[in-house]
Amino acid sequence: MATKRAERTPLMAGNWKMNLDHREAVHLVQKLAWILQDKKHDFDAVEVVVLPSFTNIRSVQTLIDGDRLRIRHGAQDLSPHDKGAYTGDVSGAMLAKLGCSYVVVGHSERRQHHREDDTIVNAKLQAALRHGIRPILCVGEGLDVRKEGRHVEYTVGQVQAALDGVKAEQMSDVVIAYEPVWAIGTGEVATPDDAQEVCAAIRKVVGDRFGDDVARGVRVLYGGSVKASNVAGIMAKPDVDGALVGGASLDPEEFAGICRYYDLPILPSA
Ligand SMILES: O=C(CO)COP(=O)(O)O
Repeated sequence: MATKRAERTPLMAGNWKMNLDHREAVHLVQKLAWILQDKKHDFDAVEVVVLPSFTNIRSVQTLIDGDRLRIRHGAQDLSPHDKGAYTGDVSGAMLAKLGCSYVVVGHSERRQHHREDDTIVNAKLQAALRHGIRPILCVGEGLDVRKEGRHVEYTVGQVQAALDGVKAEQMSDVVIAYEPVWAIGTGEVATPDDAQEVCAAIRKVVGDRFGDDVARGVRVLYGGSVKASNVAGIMAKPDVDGALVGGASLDPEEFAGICRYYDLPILPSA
């Protein structure tokens, strides 16, 4: 049924960005869990992750642990440092203590608004791995680069830089998300072929560096205006292993639909 590739479990991750207070966060997880349980969602077949703001992680963790929900949780960022005088930073150790399974690194909004470059993204990715949290490494080109036709080379370059110093045995913990900047929050979704082109190139560069076995196991997600109406077409592509979802993950019905993409029709326009 749900899984299309035995070697990679699809992953649907909801990046809530800077939305919701702690009570709204708890309500959203409760509703999402209720819908998925009602539909007998197989969490082993499609992994479901929510990524709240730092201030909401503890509340979400308490709910998930208390009700033994199969939904996993994570964070949207972490410090490259482990401890000490870094005012405002949140360490991987702190997130691990709160049961975070995943953490986003290198999101384009952090690259843009906080001037995070490849060096800092690499340091954050390494910090996540040190603390046993799976990094979701975000990469993707802006509209100018896409118009110049350099999107593959640009995105693959970001992957290579972010993975500097990472060992092959660590790669099973790394998730890579292709999020073209022009498709984020714009309603302008990449076509399934666009997503496949870059996700396949990302897998190839991982293979060139770490070997084909490692590349076969690495999950590559697509992100950018994913909705229940377009997810099935994107997931039908062989190198797309899931989605990193922004706006649509704030609506429990919509996000549950995305998690159950295999029930949805592939629309011709998607
Ligand atoms: O940035 C994203 C997820 O990290 C995508 O956001 P949207 O789904 O709102 O376009």
